Amino acid sequence: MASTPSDRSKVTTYRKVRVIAKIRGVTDTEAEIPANSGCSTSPWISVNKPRGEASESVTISFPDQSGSRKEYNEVDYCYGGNEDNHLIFLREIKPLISGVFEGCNPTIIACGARGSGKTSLIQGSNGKLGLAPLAMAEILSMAEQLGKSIIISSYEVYQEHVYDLLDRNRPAVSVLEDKGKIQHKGLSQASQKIATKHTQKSHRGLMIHVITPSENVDDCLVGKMNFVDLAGYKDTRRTGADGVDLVESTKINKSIYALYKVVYSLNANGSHVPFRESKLTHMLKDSLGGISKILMITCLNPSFCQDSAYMISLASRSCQGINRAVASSAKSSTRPSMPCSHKSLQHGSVSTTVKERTTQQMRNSQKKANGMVSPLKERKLFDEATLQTKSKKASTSAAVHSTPGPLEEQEEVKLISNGMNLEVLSEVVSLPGGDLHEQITLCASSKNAVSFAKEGCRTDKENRSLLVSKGGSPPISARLRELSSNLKSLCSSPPPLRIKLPEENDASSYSQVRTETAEPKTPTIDRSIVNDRREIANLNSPWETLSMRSSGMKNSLVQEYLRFLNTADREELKRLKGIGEKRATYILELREESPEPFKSLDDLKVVGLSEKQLTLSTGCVGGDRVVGGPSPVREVKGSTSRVLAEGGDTHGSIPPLGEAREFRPSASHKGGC
Ligand SMILES: Nc1ncnc2c1ncn2[C@@H]1O[C@H](COP(=O)(O)OP(=O)(O)OP(=O)(O)O)[C@@H](O)[C@H]1O
Repeated sequence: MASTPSDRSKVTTYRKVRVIAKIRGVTDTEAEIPANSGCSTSPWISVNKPRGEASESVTISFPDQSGSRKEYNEVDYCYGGNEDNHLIFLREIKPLISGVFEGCNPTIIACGARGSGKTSLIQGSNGKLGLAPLAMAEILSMAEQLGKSIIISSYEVYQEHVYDLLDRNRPAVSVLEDKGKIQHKGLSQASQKIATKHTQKSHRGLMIHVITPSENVDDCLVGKMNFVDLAGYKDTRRTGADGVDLVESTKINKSIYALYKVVYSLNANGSHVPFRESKLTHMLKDSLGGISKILMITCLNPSFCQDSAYMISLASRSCQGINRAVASSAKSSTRPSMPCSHKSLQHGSVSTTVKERTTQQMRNSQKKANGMVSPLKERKLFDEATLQTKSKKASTSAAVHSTPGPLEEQEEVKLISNGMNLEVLSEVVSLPGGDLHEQITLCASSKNAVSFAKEGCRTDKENRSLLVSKGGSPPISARLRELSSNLKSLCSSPPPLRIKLPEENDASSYSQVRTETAEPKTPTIDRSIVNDRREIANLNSPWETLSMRSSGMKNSLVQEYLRFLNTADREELKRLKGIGEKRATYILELREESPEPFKSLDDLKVVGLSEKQLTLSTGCVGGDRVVGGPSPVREVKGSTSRVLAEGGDTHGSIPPLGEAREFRPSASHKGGC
C-alpha cells in the first residue's frame, strides 16, 4: 500500500525524533561478489514492514555472526537499497521544510558505519543529488516566492573542535551559550562556492537559515534546517586501529554515543538532556531541543557489517522512549533484541543478562522521565564509563603511535572526496531560476550574526532547577545566614565544642559529604575535646584562642558555602555578595557539566570568587586560614586565578565552558582577593 507524504508526516507527529534506516545500494564491486562467497548482500538484512510503506514501525533483523540467531531492531521505517534519495526527500524532508519558514529548526542526521552511504545520502554522489541539495533547491524556490532571505553555513566537527568550512583557512568556531541561546562565534554565513578537501574523518554539517526580514532586526523570524553527515562509526577494538586512526575513531564514536544519548533523552522526554556531552550536540542544542523535529537516518551497508548492526541497535534503542511506548501500547510488537553497551556488542552476541539489563534501563529511564529518578543517572544509558576508559586508553596509545601508517594514508586518499560538497550544492541552488548570489544574503562576517531570538528552543532551565533541592526545607541562603550568625555568636561565647569534620584525605567521608543533602547536621562531639580545652587553656594570645575555637566552625561553614554553590538556584546565588546574574549563570552552567563543581576553596577560582567573597557573604573572620580548608587566601594571591570585581562579574570575563579553566592574573586585581 503506497502512502503519501502527508500520510507519513502523520506518523511522525507524536515523536520528537524520527528514527529511520536506509540500506545503501549495492556498488558495482559488491555486485560482482559471488553469492556463495559468504559476503552475499541479500540475506544480510531482512526488513519486516507489517503495513508496507504505511507501517508505523518496522523491524530490521540480521543473523548474528554465527548465522544461527537473529537480532531484531525496531525503528520507524526503513528504505531499501533501490529507493533513491529523491523518494526519501519527498517523504521525510519536504514535510519539514514549511516549518523552517515558521521558525522551526528541523535537523536531519545521517549516521552509520563507515562506507554505509551517509555522504551519498546527504550530499549526493555519482551524479545523484543528496537530501541537502534537494532541500536547498526547495527552500530557495519557496524563499523566492515568499520574499525570504537564505543564509548558509557549513562546518565540520573534528575531534571535538568545530571548524568553518566556508573559509579556506578553516578557522576554529567557538560554541557559546548565553541564557540557553547558542551562538557559533566565527562561523561564516555565505554563499561562496568553495571546494574544500577533506583528509580527515569528521562530522560535517550544513545549516540553511531562512530569515523573514523585519524592520526591527531583533524581530526577524529565523528558522534553519540542519543537515549533518556524521563520520562513520568503526569498532576499533574489533577491526583494529592505531595512531591517528585510533584517536579519530575514538572521538567519533564517543560523539556518536553522545548524540544517541541526546536522542534517547528527547524521545523519552527525559528531564535532563545531555547536550553538553559533545561539541556537536552542544552546537545544535537550539535545534535538537525545543519543538523542532529531528530525523535520524541510520545508513546500512548492504553486505555484512558488524558495525552497521551495532548502529542500528543504537538507533532502535533510541526509539524506545516514552512517547513511543504510549503511542504503540495498543499494538503488540516483537521485542527487539538490543545490545546494552558498546562492550557487549564488540564480543559479537547479546546475552540474556544484557537484554534484561537493557529492559531494566528502559524502565529506569521511563521512571526518570516521570521525575522519579535523578536525571543525572540517565547518563549511564550507553555505558559511558567503559567508553571513557577506552577513550583515555586511545589517547595514550595515540601519543605513542602518532606517525600515520599506511592504513591512514589509504583512508586519506579515500576521504578526499568526502567533504561537504558545496560545488554540488551551488549547482543545485541555482536550479529554481535566478542567481544564487541574489537569493542568498551574503554575510561573510560573523559580526553580522543574525539574531535567533525567535527560535523555538527549549532552555535548559528545567534541567538546572532539578539540581536544586525542592520541597519545604528553608532556602539554603537562609541556612547559610543562620550558620554565619551562629558562628559569630560562638566566637564570642565560652569555649565551644569542637565539631568533628571529615578528614580532607578520607575518601569515604568526602564522598559522604558530597552526596548528602544540604540539611544542617547535628555536630558530633569529638572525644579529644578535653585535650583541646587543655591546649586552649595553654595558649597565650586571645587571637590564638579565638582561632582555635572557631576553626572547626569555619571549616563547617566553608563546606556549607561550597554546598550552597553546588545546589542553590539562580536567585539564591545572586543573594550572595560577589555573585551577579552572569556569575550565577556561569555557576549553573558549571553544575550542568558536573553536578558538584565546587569541592574545595580552590574551585572558587574557577568562577573568579575568592575567600574574601566567602568572608563577606558569611561574616566569617577574614584573612585567617581555615583549619582543614584547602586554600588559604595567601595561595590565591599571585596564583593563576583571576578574581573579578566584587559583585560586578561580567560574562565576557568568564571563560567559555569546556575551555581550560586556568586564568591569567588580571592586571587590575593583582593580589587583590
Ligand atoms: N545508492 C547507492 N548505490 C550504489 N553505491 C552507492 C550508493 N550510495 C553510496 N554508494 C557508494 O558506496 C560507497 C560509500 O558511500 P559513502 O561515501 O556515501 O559512505 P559514507 O558512509 O559516507 O562513508 P564514510 O563513513 O567513509 O564517510 C561509495 O563508493 C559510494 O559511491
